[in-house]
Amino acid sequence: MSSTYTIGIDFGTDSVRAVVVNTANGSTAGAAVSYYKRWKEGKYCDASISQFRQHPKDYLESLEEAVKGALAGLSTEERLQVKGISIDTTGSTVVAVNEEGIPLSLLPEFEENPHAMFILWKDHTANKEAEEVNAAAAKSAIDYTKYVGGIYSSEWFWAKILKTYRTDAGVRAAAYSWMEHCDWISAVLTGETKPLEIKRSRCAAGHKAMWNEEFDGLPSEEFLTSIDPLLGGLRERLFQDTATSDQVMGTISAEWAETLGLATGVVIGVGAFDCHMGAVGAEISPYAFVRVMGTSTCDILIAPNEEMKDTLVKGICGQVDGSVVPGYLGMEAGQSAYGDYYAWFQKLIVGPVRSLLGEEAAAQLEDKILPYLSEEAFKLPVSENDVVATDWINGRRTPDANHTLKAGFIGMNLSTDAVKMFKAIVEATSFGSKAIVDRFISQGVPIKEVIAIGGVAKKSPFVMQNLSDVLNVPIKVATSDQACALGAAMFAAVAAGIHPDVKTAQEKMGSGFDKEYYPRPEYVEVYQKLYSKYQKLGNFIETNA
Ligand SMILES: Nc1ncnc2c1ncn2[C@@H]1O[C@H](COP(=O)(O)OP(=O)(O)O)[C@@H](O)[C@H]1O
Ligand SMILES: O=C(CO)[C@H](O)[C@H](O)COP(=O)(O)O
Repeated sequence: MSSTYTIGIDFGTDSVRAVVVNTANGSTAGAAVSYYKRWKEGKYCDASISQFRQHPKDYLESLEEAVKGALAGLSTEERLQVKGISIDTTGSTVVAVNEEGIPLSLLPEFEENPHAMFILWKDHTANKEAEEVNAAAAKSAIDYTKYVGGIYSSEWFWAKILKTYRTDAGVRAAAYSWMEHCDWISAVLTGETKPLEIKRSRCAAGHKAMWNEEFDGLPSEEFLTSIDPLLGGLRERLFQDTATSDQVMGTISAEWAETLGLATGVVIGVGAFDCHMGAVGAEISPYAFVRVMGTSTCDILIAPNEEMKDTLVKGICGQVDGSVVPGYLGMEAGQSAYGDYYAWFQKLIVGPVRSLLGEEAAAQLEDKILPYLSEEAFKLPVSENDVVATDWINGRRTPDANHTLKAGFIGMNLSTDAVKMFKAIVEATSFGSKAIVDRFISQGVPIKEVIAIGGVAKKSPFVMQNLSDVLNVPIKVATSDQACALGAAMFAAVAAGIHPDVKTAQEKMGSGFDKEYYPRPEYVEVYQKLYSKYQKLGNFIETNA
């Protein structure tokens, strides 16, 4: 019998990655990456006001390029054995669409309007609106925030919609509905994008839009208009039900089948967020804590629903039945900047070089600077008098979302150089991780093991060793370089009926673990002291800055 394949597609912050996976044994038949062109040029973004927008054309062009690249090495016969495609994306990354489900920025009149584009997860322009959602929730008879950690975030659905409605009357008038990236791009491949026709991701709706069966779906019209009457009428143009990612969104449209060189009849699965599919790719099991360590971190944990019945974990990004693995409660937490904090420091150093010495010198430095800083910082001794920083360079996602918080450093003197600063930045990201782990444990959710995936987990032994020292637990790193895309391929195999459930797909297609970091006992005590300084600095910033 010939092999069958599925394609997993992972839309990250900067690029999309596609992998073609053999469904019998998980081996990779092809893989490719495509970087978003307009995003790379810095278009439609303004970091000074935390505005980060992505054009749907970037997604469409990169989708085609990455999938074609991943399929390039397959024969015609092998291509015809591709049976399913599933997609994960970042989120909450939302866009205003017309009645046909076309993002407004794909229409000529809104083509260059950032408010008509996808509002990326890390866009924090809606801080005020998030506060208003929280204020309305505090007054409401039903606490709609109870399954999203008790605090609504500016990274999420309703806050972003309200901010857009207040900012741009033209977009408001033309917006029939709104979609998450993972719903829209999966729908695009089926050729049916009408907002009221498509299936919506349980993962996206539950973690970001306060959808829950207990509320009969989305928050009530009364609640939404209590935040602002501008939200009136939108609820009925969104969705009532949601679907888990083992379900089928549709089959590939004839047009996309031809473009990609695939057979008609390829099943398109229901989409989800990157970290949720990534956790499946990393072979998550109950109470394993999977950290997706890239631009940001997303931490995912699943538990049997019946064991978590009365537990509400405060200050995380939600707990949703079936958001990761159908039949289990999926919990999410994370840090808004992880690798992005390192990238910020890289830019700080490379920026003047670019201005003074030109692009070539800057590009050389850019390639070398993070490995150099990591190598040198690894050699430094650790003392309780070292520089301490917070990890809130893009606000705090968890525990207890607050995107108005900033990063801060203490303990510098004239001997503080770039390497020492970098060490403090890496330690800050580890301390932020510890705060999350401690929160889960203190709220009654045990953690049986820690698994890491993502660019940082694969590229930086320094960061990973530091995290293990600070958390004082071993950390396993998954073998796959593309665990999120692999997880998506596993979901595609379930949606296409090749494997009966997620667990079987994990057993057949999982790639295992290739590295484990162990805490070094000699660092545990000093990191406890430094962590306590981190907490004091954090309290100071939170109450004074
Ligand atoms: N050598 C390195 N050490 C630490 N971080 C790194 C290194 N190289 C790249 N990174 C970080 O990895 C992040 C990208 O992670 P990746 O998982 O590839 O992408 P995404 O978050 O878009 O899915 C960037 O923020 C970058 O700063
Ligand atoms: O918050 C998210 C999911 O809930 C984002 O998708 C995520 O943080 C962005 O992922 P990455 O850092 O891998 O680009």
